[in-house]
Amino acid sequence: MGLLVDGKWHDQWYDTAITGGRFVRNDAQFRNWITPDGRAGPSGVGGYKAEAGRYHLYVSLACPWANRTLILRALKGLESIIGVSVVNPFMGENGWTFEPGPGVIADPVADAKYLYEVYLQAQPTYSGRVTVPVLWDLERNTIVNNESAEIIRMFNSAFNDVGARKGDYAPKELIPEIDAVNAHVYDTINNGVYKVGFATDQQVYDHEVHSLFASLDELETQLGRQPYLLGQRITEADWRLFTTLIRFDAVYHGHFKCNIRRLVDYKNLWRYTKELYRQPSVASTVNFEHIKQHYYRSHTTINPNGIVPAGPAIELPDVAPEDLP
Ligand SMILES: N[C@@H](CCC(=O)N[C@@H](CS)C(=O)NCC(=O)O)C(=O)O
Repeated sequence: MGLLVDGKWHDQWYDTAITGGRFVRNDAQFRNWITPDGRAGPSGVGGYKAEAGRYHLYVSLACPWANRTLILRALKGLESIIGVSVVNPFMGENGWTFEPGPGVIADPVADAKYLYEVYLQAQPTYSGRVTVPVLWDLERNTIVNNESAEIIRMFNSAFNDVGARKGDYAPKELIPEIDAVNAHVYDTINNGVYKVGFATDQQVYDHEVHSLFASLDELETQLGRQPYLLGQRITEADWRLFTTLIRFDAVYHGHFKCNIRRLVDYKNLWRYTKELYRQPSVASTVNFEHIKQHYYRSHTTINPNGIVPAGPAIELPDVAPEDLP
């Protein structure tokens, strides 16, 4: 695991010594938008028109942020419009790689060995972390965007005129409410589990783990009153919460020490997670083998011997075969 500095790869982890034991996530740097007519989106520059076959998505099946993009790609029926590559779940000294293995899909663009080569193709002097997801433009040979929150907004609506399936998970009138829920869920849950897991100071861990579970407790109560975060309909906010919840008992509870309660101990949150998992095509984006292999083997500061635990046995609903890839 490491990062690029002026285009050179350095094998180093997040330095929590300079942040008092706290994990601080860096902002993604490529922030352009695909739009129906190629006009610039809310950030970045224009020139990225929605076209079938023009864009390629790099993901890890282990990663909750990348999982969001796969879910929106599947819900909107974009599989034949946007291609995908899947990295190897093990992130070692060279970061994400395309080392062949079950579920890995090689890079068709540059036949890269390492994901950092994809970043260097876009920007030879790039400095920063090399993260998934990455949305690549095959026409301009560059990265459009590497921020999952923005990629899922594009997938939700940008391709509607070029063959996307119906469905709006971020309707205009609900955006202020969705954004407010997202901000809270991001801070306390999506990024919350990482702040707990990567804390290197007891007081920081204590603070973060209690704020994570206070937030889960709150949502448990809320989901006792309504089926989804915004009420009766499934929105983007639910998909963003789902990718953390589906990983909770498998990796965050054990590996990240988010262990005050398990997800299955929360009646409503567990019902909600299963309900979302059952939605068409969603189960095909969830790969517990990649999830467990990645977390337990890659974070050697937390699990030095890289032993992947056998459990837990998680009972998820059976999904119809036509919903699997
Ligand atoms: N803000 C980014 C975060 C993505 C992210 O941190 N991905 C992780 C995998 S779960 C990653 O690639 N980490 C590699 C690293 O930090 O070096 C997004 O949501 O797209």
